[in-house]
Amino acid sequence: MTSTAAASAGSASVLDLAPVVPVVVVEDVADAVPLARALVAGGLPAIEVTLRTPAALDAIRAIAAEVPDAVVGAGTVISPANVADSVAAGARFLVSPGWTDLLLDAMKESGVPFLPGVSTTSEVVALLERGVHEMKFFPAEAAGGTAYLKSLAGPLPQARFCPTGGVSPANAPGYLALKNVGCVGGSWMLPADAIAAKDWGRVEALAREASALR
Ligand SMILES: O=C(O)C(=O)C[C@H](O)[C@H](O)COP(=O)(O)O
Repeated sequence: MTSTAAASAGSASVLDLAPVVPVVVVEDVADAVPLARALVAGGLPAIEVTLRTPAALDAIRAIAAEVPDAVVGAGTVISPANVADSVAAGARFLVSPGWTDLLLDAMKESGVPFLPGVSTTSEVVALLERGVHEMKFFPAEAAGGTAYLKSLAGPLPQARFCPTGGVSPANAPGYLALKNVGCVGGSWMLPADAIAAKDWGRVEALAREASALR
């Protein structure tokens, strides 16, 4: 792992782990370790494994055990049970597409850094009210993109974001240039055909390009 990512993994900030956080959907647990190694080799050590597939928790467990240079987290965390399962599997951060009081309480109690998802101003204000200043902006492009986040920076400068959803190599630099953006999330470095072909060299090359975006 880069020593920066290793050092920050225990801190309260997910946004400062890496400029780009790959969002991974693992269908076959056998892909988890080679995929994570390719991302780390390409310079993307913070990896969000979404809880969208039955293989997800085993994938988190395998990456946590076998890829020490990765900082593996769980995505699509939408319930207290998801929080507990993710932390038990070794997730070092948690990301949700949206949040409720129940989910936020569980995330706060988990002991690991977390990013609750928001897409409206009121959700941002509600999180600030709960003492949470770092959040995922989802679905970033559909919810207003860079123009929306720029507009929030005036009235709500205390909020910092990880925009995710429709982020690409073309629009990522625009997000990363905003003062209220710490990192971006995205799946573009993990094309479905590359994963199906187990083409880890291609994943590594795409990760390397992504890690150079900032
Ligand atoms: O699964 C979740 O918890 C999500 O919130 C969705 C993901 O963050 C996006 O699906 C990634 O978006 P793309 O980069 O456009 O593929």
